[in-house]
Amino acid sequence: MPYSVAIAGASGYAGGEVLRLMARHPELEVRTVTAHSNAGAALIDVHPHLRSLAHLTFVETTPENLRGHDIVVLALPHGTSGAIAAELDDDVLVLDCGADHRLTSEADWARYYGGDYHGSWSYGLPELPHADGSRHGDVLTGARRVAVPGCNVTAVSLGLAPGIHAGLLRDSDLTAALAVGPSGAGRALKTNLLASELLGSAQPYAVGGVHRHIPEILQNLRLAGAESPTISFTPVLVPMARGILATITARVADGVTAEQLHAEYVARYADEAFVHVLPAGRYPSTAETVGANTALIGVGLDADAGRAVIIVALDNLVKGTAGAAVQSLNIALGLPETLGLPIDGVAP
Ligand SMILES: NC(=O)C1=CN([C@@H]2O[C@H](COP(=O)(O)OP(=O)(O)OC[C@H]3O[C@@H](n4cnc5c(N)ncnc54)[C@H](OP(=O)(O)O)[C@@H]3O)[C@@H](O)[C@H]2O)C=CC1
Ligand SMILES: CC(=O)N[C@@H](CCC(=O)OP(=O)(O)O)C(=O)O
Repeated sequence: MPYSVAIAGASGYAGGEVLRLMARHPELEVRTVTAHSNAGAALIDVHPHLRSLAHLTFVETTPENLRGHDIVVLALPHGTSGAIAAELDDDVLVLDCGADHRLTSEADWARYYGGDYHGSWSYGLPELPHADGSRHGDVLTGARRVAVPGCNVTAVSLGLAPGIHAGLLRDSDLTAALAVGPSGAGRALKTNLLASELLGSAQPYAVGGVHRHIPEILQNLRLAGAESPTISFTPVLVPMARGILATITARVADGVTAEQLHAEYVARYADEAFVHVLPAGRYPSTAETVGANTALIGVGLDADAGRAVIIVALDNLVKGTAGAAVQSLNIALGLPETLGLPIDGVAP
């Protein structure tokens, strides 16, 4: 018997991608999809690319509609999942793609989000190294509440954590500049971001240390062993439907060589199915990750500047959200971690 699944916010981009992955997952059966303005619509009218799920219709997002399933995925706007999650039974596996349960600090929540704080859940970034050498995925085994990371956070955390963990990178004075596709902002963005404004332009946003992913990145880097990390984080919206290309720099510790740095990243992720370090001198592009649950990492050293340059590419809707949710639920349920998850992307 497959596990039964309900997805809240299934009419959105994140929910739609969870649906796409789950449609091919051998142990899962999506029984209920909920929406807000799209409640009552046929799934196929909202997600015409999901032909195998054409039998489903969106219902209202209520605790009653979500109850009675083994797994509930919440893909709702920030601030709306906390109250709904509190209505679900403790033995149901609940995964929140939004931010409501990511931050362990209530002060950070108040500063960057505001509104009611609902506490933190097990965090869904399995490949993150912990300071004690363990793999973060261990905390997900048997979990019944999982907070799926922010997509930008996943890119930056995977790019910095190994070097910081190994003591090769200084943890202050970090920088991350990200080229990001507009699907990261959800479907709602289209009403105020017309193609005429997006195409042919690159637009910075949340400039000056105000992006809400900053505390989440720092939280992850502390788990990896950073003592007092600081990061300058700047996202730039670019005209590509999906994808994140994070260009990260960090001061290297005295005497660290390019070979040593690269070898550390290769060793750290050698056993990971979804995080791949490219050969020395090679750097990824977003197109190599579209549709796949992979993060690709290029590691280099700018010797004159004394800084590591680490470039991470991933698909914000797969490894950045839906893939991370499925990977985490596989671990939580004791299934093979890679089950139902694509490693290959689509091209061109
Ligand atoms: N897009 C991405 O790359 C990523 C998204 N996430 C997170 O996933 C969550 C969903 O994002 P995304 O799919 O992009 O957003 P979308 O705007 O595409 O989808 C939002 C979903 O929530 C529903 N919804 C809207 N308002 C309400 C409300 N007031 N109450 C209940 N449901 C509502 C919408 O229903 P309807 O369409 O019927 O109005 C829709 O199903 C967010 O928390 C987001 O931050 C996380 C990582 C990456
Ligand atoms: C283009 C764009 O706006 N991208 C979003 C990414 C959102 C994301 O990663 O998810 P959460 O909002 O759940 O954290 C942003 O930078 O805020």
